[in-house]
Amino acid sequence: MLQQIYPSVNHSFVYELNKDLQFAAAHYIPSDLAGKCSRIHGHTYFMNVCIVGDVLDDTGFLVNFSDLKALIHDRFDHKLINEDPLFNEEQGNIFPSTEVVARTAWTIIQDYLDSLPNQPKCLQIFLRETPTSYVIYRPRIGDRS
Ligand SMILES: Nc1nc2c(c(=O)[nH]1)N=C([C@H](O)[C@H](O)COP(=O)(O)OP(=O)(O)OP(=O)(O)O)CN2
Ligand SMILES: [Zn+2]
Repeated sequence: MLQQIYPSVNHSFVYELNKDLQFAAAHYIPSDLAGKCSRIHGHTYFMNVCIVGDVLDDTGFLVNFSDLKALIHDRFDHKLINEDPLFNEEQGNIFPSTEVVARTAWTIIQDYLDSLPNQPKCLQIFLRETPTSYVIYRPRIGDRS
């Protein structure tokens, strides 16, 4: 699944960086409506992070690939995603569905990018949960300036 070509995003930035990540994690959707997914089960998640910008840093990086891996892989690999404080059991909008994990990954990454002087932007998170299921999260223009 790594080295797959992902749906591209139109933009006019000079640089586009893509980082593939994978992590093994367990989750459950705490709702009777989720059927079998309401029980704890595991996936090997595959994620592609798409980042753009016009300015490189002093090392010639838009953002260090290894920093992206640290933000996502180190946080979720071999974890029960539901136990992460960014998710909870009260609101469906923050249950760890593929959609919400993708959106949350975008928030984690964009918060980090906002701290960098060259101000890169994360345009898209592609998150595959199973061989037959994936989600793309693309923030609306203006979600973060
Ligand atoms: N919109 C969503 N639907 C479902 C999600 C989700 O995150 N968003 N999650 C699940 C389950 O957690 C499950 O991990 C994935 O379900 P599914 O794709 O149905 O998995 P299968 O292996 O059974 O799929 P097959 O195509 O039959 O192999 C469910 N729904
Ligand atoms: Zn699942």
